[in-house]
Amino acid sequence: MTPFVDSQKQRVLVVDDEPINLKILGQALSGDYQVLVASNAEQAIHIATTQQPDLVLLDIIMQGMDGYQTCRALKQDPRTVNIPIIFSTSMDSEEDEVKGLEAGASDYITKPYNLALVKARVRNQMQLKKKTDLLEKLVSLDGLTEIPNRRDFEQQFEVEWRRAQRANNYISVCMLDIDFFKQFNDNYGHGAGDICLQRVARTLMDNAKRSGDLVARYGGEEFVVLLPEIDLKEAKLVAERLRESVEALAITHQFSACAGVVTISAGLATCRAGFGMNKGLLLEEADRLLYEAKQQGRNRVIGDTYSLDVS
Ligand SMILES: Nc1nc2c(ncn2[C@@H]2O[C@H](COP(=O)(O)OP(=O)(O)OP(=O)(O)O)[C@@H](O)[C@H]2O)c(=O)[nH]1
Repeated sequence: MTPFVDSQKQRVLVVDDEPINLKILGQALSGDYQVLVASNAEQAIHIATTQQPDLVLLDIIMQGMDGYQTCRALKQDPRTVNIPIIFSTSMDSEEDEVKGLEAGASDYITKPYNLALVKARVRNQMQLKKKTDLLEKLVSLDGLTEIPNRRDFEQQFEVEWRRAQRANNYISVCMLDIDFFKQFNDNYGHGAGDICLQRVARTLMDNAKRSGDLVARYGGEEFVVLLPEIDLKEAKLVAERLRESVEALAITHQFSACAGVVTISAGLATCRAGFGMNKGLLLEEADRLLYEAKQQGRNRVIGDTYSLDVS
């Protein structure tokens, strides 16, 4: 039988190397939350990274990596930095508490457990997490187009860049810019310009949907698309599909010198995110290639591989 999973329930990861503690906390919390368990630091980090719980209840004294080290590792990884951590420990001196809070924990509970207190502290952190998540979502979206904004792109770029570096994998950045958009605004009005931006944003989102792909409004009439795990050849196919999809919207633009409809130009830079590569330079390269696409007549994609000059 498939176990019933309430997707609305927030998730707490309980980390302890004593099975009895996992059992006590699991039983106390499973009525209100989905409970995940880990019996060592490595397991905890893996689950936190891949399953993104809303809270971690972390034991301090464990075999191998202890709770302080685990806490620091979670706080250093952009994928887990925003997950609150409550330390659970029998160490109850004030210095221990300070050390825990300094390592990045949000709160502290002591053993033996007072379960009413544990539940109350967990509830507080969960309520805060809900609010933080909502705010995070709001500040990550562009107000006009309702797609991710530049801030969100920068955060995701960091995450995907690190992932690509670990796997020595390809990653591509595509900068896109609407052609002759000033003329569009000047002739059809700013309101029509806004609607045009919304429609372009929507079609870009619809055409870059693989997991890990990210379309964001970079600013003004400029968009950026992040394409992890594919080489230049595949990335060019995606970029070309994006360009065609905008042209296919057939938004009349009589004042464009390159087509009778709204079009975009794109600069696509791809690299293997290995040793010595730099994500800022990859972005600059995409921007340079976008400039080249504009120079060469617009409504086109120019792509290249960014590599280290080792000569
Ligand atoms: N309607 C609307 N226009 C915007 C927005 N943000 C930027 N723009 C306009 O986008 C236009 C960008 O113009 P330019 O940078 O000169 O570029 P362009 O006319 O597209 O020319 P090329 O990029 O060289 O093809 C300006 O007129 C801005 O006012 C927005 O949120 N809404």
